[in-house]
Amino acid sequence: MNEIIIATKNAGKANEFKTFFSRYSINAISLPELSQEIADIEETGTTFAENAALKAEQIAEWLQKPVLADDSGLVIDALDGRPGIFSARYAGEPKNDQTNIDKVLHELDGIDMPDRTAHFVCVLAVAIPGDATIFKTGFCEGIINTEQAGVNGFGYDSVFIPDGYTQTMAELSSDEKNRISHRRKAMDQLETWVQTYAAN
Ligand SMILES: O=c1[nH]c(=O)c2ncn([C@@H]3O[C@H](COP(=O)(O)OP(=O)(O)OP(=O)(O)O)[C@@H](O)[C@H]3O)c2[nH]1
Ligand SMILES: [Mg+2]
Repeated sequence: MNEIIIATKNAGKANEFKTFFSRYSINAISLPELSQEIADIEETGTTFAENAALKAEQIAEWLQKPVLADDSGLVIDALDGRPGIFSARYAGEPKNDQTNIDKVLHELDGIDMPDRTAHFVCVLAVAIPGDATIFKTGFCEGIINTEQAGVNGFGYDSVFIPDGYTQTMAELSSDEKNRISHRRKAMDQLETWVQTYAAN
């Protein structure tokens, strides 16, 4: 079976990529599954694209193989776009989904539902040794609930209600999330490249 390395240590992301790539019969392998230890890449960029490129290009260079990286996050309008590129570590180190959610809910305290609009962003970078890096972007629009609900997914899923739904992302099945998510939208943009990769 064809393989692709996913430059992530986030198990939630890795599981979603495994599902996406399985329909092309490609085995998506995340960093903790590799036999060699891969050091953390410092995400020093100022945009999702810069951080995705840092992760993909550094690891493609080390492994001399095509590598896909995902840099993603939650952009909340009432918070001037925060947590944005700092979503994973919004409440500080070590990164923790629950303390991040607590901080966001606290900052949105007193803000009514119509003004709690937000979107997830996913930028994918595919780095191929010797080639130009490819970038694809996906979005998922929604609103930040006043309380947590649901146990599926990861990150901020338990407070994010996608447009057109009454439940949070964490109350949806993984199949449903994978139909509408920012990550899915970015993967759709990558379809032509993935088909070519799968055929080789
Ligand atoms: O509720 C969510 N549903 C999602 O679908 C989602 N996608 C991203 N996020 C948030 O954004 C951070 C990414 O930061 P990030 O791209 O640096 O990834 P990360 O540090 O978790 O792992 P890595 O891929 O860098 O190893 C994550 O930790 C989450 O807080 C999500 N939250
Ligand atoms: Mg990260």
